[in-house]
Amino acid sequence: MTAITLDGVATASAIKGELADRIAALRSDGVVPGLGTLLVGDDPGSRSYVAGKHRDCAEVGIESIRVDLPSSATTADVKRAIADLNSAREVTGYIIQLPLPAGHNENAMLELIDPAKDADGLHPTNLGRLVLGVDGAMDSPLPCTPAGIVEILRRYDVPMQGRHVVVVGRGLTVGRPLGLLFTRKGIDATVTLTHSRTVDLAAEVRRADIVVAAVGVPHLIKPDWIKPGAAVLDVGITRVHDEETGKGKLTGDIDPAVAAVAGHLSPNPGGVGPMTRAMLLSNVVQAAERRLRSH
Ligand SMILES: Nc1nc2c(c(=O)[nH]1)N[C@@H](CN(C=O)c1ccc(C(=O)N[C@@H](CCC(=O)O)C(=O)O)cc1)CN2
Repeated sequence: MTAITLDGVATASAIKGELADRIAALRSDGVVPGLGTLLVGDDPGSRSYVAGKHRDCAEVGIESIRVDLPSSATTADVKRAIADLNSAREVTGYIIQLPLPAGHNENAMLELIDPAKDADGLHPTNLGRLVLGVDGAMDSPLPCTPAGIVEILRRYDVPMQGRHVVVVGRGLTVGRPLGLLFTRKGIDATVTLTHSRTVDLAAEVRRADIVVAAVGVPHLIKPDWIKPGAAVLDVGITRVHDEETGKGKLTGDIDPAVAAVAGHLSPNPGGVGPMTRAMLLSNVVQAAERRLRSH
């Protein structure tokens, strides 16, 4: 068996095409969607993700507003930048690129975002709506990577209802909200959320119909951990040295030999990453549509 590839590049491209009509409609109604990004420091990975977000915006007709602060920025500087983004009319949604440099309290900064402009779905109000499953929660932004994972599974007709999902990693942007999303009414999967203190990780993963690995440990998940036919999504990404080329290359959490056992497999790069970016665009459009409705 060779796994069917969950192609994030092609799926993200289809989503961008679908968003184009909604962006055109917004513009003709006088609302220009605008994504703000706040980047603190000079982490090369974060710089490259932020640059990618601005390229995506240009591609689909979303304005983008970039705020970059140096590594020396204080908490007061970051708070001021957040207050400015909250009040900037042209910013219909924005993100704080994570991780923030050491010394900054990420959760405290995320709490300062205007929930109506939270393009990442990481403000406590929006995460709380996901927890509560409140009426209208379908209209709240979802964290981009979890939303991208569920969306790519849906588009490839991978059944989720009643299926057992094992998520490896309990971080804020992926594992924790993904557990909530998979168990939401209408998706109805059963989730085991594993982490660094899980006793027998291989045994947990073997029970899964869907495996999501988001830990950043190269090739952690081995083929003999996978139930034949399971869907496997590779989120973790680590830059390693390639002996052959002498250059850096990106490596995921999934051993490539898993392709011989899995039913579906997301490549990395080219799988969940592009979906994360597409879901961010979708959240920005959704926030702009909410603004239009509220006027
Ligand atoms: N505020 C946020 N910070 C972070 C998030 C997030 O969702 N919100 N997630 C990650 C980083 N991230 C988006 O910010 C992100 C990571 C990877 C990709 C991506 O497209 N990856 C490519 C490979 C890119 C490369 O060549 O380096 C791929 O998988 O094909 C997009 C977004 C942490 N921070």
